[in-house]
Amino acid sequence: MAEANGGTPDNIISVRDLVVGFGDRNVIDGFDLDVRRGEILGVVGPSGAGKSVTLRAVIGLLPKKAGIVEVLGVDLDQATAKERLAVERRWGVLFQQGALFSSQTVLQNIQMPLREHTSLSPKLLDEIARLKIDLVGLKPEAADRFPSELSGGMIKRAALARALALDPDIVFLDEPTAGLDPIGAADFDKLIMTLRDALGLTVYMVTHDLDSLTTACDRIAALKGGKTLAVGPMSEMVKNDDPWMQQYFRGERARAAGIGATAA
Ligand SMILES: Nc1ncnc2c1ncn2[C@@H]1O[C@H](COP(=O)(O)OP(=O)(O)OP(=O)(O)O)[C@@H](O)[C@H]1O
Repeated sequence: MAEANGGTPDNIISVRDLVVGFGDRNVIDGFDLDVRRGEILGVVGPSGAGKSVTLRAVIGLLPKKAGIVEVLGVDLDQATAKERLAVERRWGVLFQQGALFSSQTVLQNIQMPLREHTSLSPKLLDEIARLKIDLVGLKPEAADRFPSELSGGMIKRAALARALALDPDIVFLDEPTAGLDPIGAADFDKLIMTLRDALGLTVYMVTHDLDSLTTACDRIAALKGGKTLAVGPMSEMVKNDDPWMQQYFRGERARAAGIGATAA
């Protein structure tokens, strides 16, 4: 039986020849990616290129037409239901807009994955959820609030707390700083970096945010035309001569984010 603690020492996620589509149209067509243990990887690409589709296919929320996805050394298509569940317990996901359940408090939202995957006592569920609330920098009183009573930044933090409920090895973040003001976004980036350092997390982050890419990400994967266009640190991205890459990493917004300096 495959054990969900493997992968090569370096690669915690490995994707090969991924094909994902809807009807006759393939959005992703031959996508390859290795995510290294402990890194913060930013996934970028033109709007509609399939960044969210790829993330959803990697975590099994969308079916693949072809390809292999290995997480923690387990090929998720070959795994038994029990093995799959063991891997799923070791990742957390923060969806776009947070995707909190509106009829539940922050505390209840965070407890949901714990209820689903464990049989902890109500007292322990409460203690763990309150610890996560503290971990993401929310005040204790946020526990009893409903999502509609939270600011955008608080929603992201609450959703991150839920993603961290099961002490995952990997967190998938889909545009975590979208909709936050620059200070809120910078604080969120700092939080992600702190958590990576403190908890040894691996972070797979879909983002458009050039500041996040510069400050938080160790490497960047660019997706275009359904394939991996480039993977590497920012210093390599800025040198890529693809027109979209040039425009994205060397355009006005990139210069405003201080990226031009890296291009020299
Ligand atoms: N459930 C679906 N059914 C049909 N088409 C879909 C579905 N989900 C996504 N698509 C299409 O797949 C393509 C890629 O979508 P996706 O959301 O992954 O793009 P993205 O790169 O994340 O874009 P953005 O940066 O704008 O968020 C789009 O053309 C989208 O319309």
